[in-house]
Amino acid sequence: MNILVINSGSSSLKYQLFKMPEKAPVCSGLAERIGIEGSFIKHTVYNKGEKQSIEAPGFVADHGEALKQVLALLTEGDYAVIASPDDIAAVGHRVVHGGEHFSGPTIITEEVKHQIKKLFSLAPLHNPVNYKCIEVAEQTFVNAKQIAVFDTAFHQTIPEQAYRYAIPESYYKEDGIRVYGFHGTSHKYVSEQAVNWLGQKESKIISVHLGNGCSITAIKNGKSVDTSMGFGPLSGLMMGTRSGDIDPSVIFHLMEHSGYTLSQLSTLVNKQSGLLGVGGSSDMRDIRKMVNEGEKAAVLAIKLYAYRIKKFIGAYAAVLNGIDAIVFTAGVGENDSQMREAVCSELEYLGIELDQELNATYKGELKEISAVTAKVKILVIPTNEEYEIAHQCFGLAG
Ligand SMILES: Nc1ncnc2c1ncn2[C@@H]1O[C@H](COP(=O)(O)OP(=O)(O)O)[C@@H](O)[C@H]1O
Ligand SMILES: CC(=O)OP(=O)(O)O
Ligand SMILES: [Mg+2]
Repeated sequence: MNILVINSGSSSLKYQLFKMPEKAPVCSGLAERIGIEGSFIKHTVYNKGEKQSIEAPGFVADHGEALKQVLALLTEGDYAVIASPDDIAAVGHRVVHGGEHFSGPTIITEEVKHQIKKLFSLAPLHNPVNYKCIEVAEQTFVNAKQIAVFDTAFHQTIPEQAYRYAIPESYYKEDGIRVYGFHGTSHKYVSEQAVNWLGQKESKIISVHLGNGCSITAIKNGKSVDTSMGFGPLSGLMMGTRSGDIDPSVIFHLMEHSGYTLSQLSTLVNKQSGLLGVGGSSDMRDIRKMVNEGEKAAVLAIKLYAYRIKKFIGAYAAVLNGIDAIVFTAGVGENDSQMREAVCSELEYLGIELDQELNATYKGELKEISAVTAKVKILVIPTNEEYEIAHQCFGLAG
């Protein structure tokens, strides 16, 4: 049976086709830098242990267009992997916001789509795109089951003291205003690998997901107990275009004194802030180039970004009463050794110490990069949300 997984993030669309139950990848790929200059699609086909890739440059304006191009790559030309759309038994969709409705993989019905739509305003960079991908997949793979796996699901174990905001209870009871948390599929996947790697019965793990969206999660004995994103995927760490934590007084001030509308404010904190707002690009690779060229704004952006992560590590060390392992993952976490170094510097008090050489030369698979003298293991673990989604969908796909 073939399961196609579609993972649309805020700046990218990733996909993988798995042969199940073997969990063998048939092909994978990604469209990156969607909507900004330099976008491209990379498509890789796996054949008996061999990998063949093609890169198709060209402006990819939005996720709908990206998915249409991906579907053409799957079915047409030299790198096609299926003869007909009917060769796909199920399509697993990453859906970012599931609210309180969903705690596991869910067959997509009209009612489920309605719920996803109701959450558009809470995850404006994600749920509309996830919805669009569901519609394109429904039209293309008419006989396949469409299944949603929600970013929020893994965080359903967060205790009340961490998921409630300090506002009157009626806002929670009547309007569902609480912390939901995101990137759950990624935090689950990497923390399970870390638990296996540690090989101990009890574990205290901090998982640091640094992609275009960024979040950090405290995980005790395999369960999420706190996370930096909240009601929507906007709070906590500084991100590609999102501000992360900001005092709500700033919002009131801009409304009252500068006449900002709701939509202008949403655009400001969702699309014009973070690395883009402070440093001039949402993409960490661009920021690194600018730093090398001596651009002060880019240097500041990196400092703010690392500082926030460090603060949360301190907070979660307290929440967990100790740390066995810190895991770095996603685009920046896996690829930017300087960021890992900046985050881990001057944390010896907590037993956090990097091996500079292992950190600088890291590439590829799960690896420990902490110094031999460190109390806390520092791991880099490539996330694989697609694999986790396929695994979760399999039970419903038959
Ligand atoms: N080699 C690299 N060095 C630094 N940053 C990188 C590198 N490769 C990717 N990134 C960064 O990773 C981020 C995208 O991460 P990703 O997990 O793919 O995002 P998302 O899934 O949220 O769209 C971008 O900021 C990109 O610049
Ligand atoms: C929830 C979220 O921010 O996702 P991404 O990092 O893929 O944009
Ligand atoms: Mg992502």
